[in-house]
Amino acid sequence: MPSLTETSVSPLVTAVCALTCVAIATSSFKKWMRTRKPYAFIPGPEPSTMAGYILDLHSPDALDFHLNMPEKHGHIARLKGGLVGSDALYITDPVALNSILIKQQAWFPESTEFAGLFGIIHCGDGVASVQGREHKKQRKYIDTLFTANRVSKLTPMFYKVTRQLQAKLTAAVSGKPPGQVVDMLNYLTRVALEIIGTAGIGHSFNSFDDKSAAFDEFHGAITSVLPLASRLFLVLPFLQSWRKMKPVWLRRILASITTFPWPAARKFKAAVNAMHPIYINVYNSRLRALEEGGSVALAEAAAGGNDLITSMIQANWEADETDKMPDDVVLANMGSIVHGGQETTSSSLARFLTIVAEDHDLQQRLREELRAAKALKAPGEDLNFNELERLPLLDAVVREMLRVYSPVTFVWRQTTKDVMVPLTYPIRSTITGEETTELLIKQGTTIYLGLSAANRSTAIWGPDAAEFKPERWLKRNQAEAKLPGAYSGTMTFLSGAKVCPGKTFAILEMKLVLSVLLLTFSFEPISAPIDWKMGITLEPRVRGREEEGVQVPVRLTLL
Ligand code: HEM
Repeated sequence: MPSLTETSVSPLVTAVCALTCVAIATSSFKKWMRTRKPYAFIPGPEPSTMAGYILDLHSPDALDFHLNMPEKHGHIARLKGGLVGSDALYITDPVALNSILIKQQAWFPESTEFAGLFGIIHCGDGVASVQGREHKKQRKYIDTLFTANRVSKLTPMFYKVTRQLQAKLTAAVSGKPPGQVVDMLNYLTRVALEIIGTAGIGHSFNSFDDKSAAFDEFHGAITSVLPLASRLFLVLPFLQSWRKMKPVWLRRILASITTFPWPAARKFKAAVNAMHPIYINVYNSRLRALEEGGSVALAEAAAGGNDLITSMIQANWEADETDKMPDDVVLANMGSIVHGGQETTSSSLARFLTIVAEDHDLQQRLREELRAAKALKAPGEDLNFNELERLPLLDAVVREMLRVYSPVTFVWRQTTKDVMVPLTYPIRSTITGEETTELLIKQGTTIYLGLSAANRSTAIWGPDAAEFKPERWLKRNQAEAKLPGAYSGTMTFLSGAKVCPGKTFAILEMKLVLSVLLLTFSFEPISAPIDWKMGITLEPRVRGREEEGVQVPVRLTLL
């Protein structure tokens, strides 16, 4: 009897079967590639490793990669996912941004892991970690805190803190030769935390006391928590899903098991634990005041009742049961506000000083504008909110600085269904050469919205887009917004439902601090350049002295 192997298949049948299998496999692979790579026709950068775009996008040296994206690859660029990852999109197209952030924003939420991270950091779901209806409900409270009228009432508090900065810097340079080198980032970090502390949540960190443990601990925690989280991306989805697990003792055990062997996780947990008790103490003290003495006692409890959170607690206390935010949500929103108002503002202020230090003429013109405005006031009287708002050159410089040097480089979103998005700039297919003026963004696609890159696109802003030219704002008609951003048609503060609520607060803070500093000191640059590297916000380091860490040294002379 012939053996089974000898009789089962002839060589011809084997070959046909093999060819059929190859054809099926190729077709399935192509189909898989098509669904995994639906954007193969869109131009985009070649990834530098087989891991795809991730490293190119997030490396400390990635700033040029972002800024050059529209110039090199167009306003919609394909980010290749590499061997195993899926493709993503990098978007700077004005009409597409408008669609994603405003018109069709319901289908473009933040990824649950990213939004959930803020829930973990703030020990509850505040505005930064919720979407849709819940987000809208919370933003109603938050937005009323940040109206121009409300923020203008914080001006005296801002001045009080800024005077402390002025005194501290004066003491640091007086009696010494002109041009003392001072790390301005250190001082501006203190001013930003103290302003958001006192005006935001009615709490002082004693930020100008060199020995303030409260400042060191809180500042260390708030600046390290996001960089630490970026090293935990593997466990974040688990942390997110355990966050609301009951019973609480089981959740605690799981958290301890996960964090114990991992230093970054332990430090992350310690940072969260350093911040949260501050919010709880402030919150409880305001609630006690309300319970014991109503609004009058509350107003006396913190900074004359003017700080933002005290107002939010009062509004929440008075709200209908159905509208009330639970305690953990109020606490998480305290965290969101303090977090949002910290590094973005201090790094912008530091950047501003490097610009005026390099440009003596601009520095002098700004000083003259401020002196002229002060000359109209009674001696010793400060410029108020509206007066600071109306200084044309200061306003133009702040706008241009926030356009060219947006502290937030990009934000990312994920589509929850297939969405057709219209475009300003057509995409030319790399396969057929045909142009398309709309794009189907498939469900589950990760999209990066390039805020800094859109702010510097030459197609949008003209050939001098990358140059710092405040005059463009002096000539410009405010009505001709170039991008759908909430701040003079720039993307710096985003737009739509997730637009930065602290915009007016941040701009007042910047103008006010700069006005006091410019009237007290003159600024000159140090000889070495300062490089701003990608981090959670941008991180400045002196070239050749990178190991000294983030700093912005500037030469100061008392006027
Ligand atoms: C130059 C200063 C600032 C810049 C450039 C800036 C920029 C931004 C951007 C781009 C977002 C959107 C983030 C996203 O959706 O992923 C945002 C959100 C936010 N910002 Fe700001 N911000 C600044 C200052 C402030 C200040 C001073 C505060 C508070 C006093 C603040 C509070 C917030 C909050 C609470 C959110 C979350 C809003 C939400 O999710 O609904 N920001 N900011």
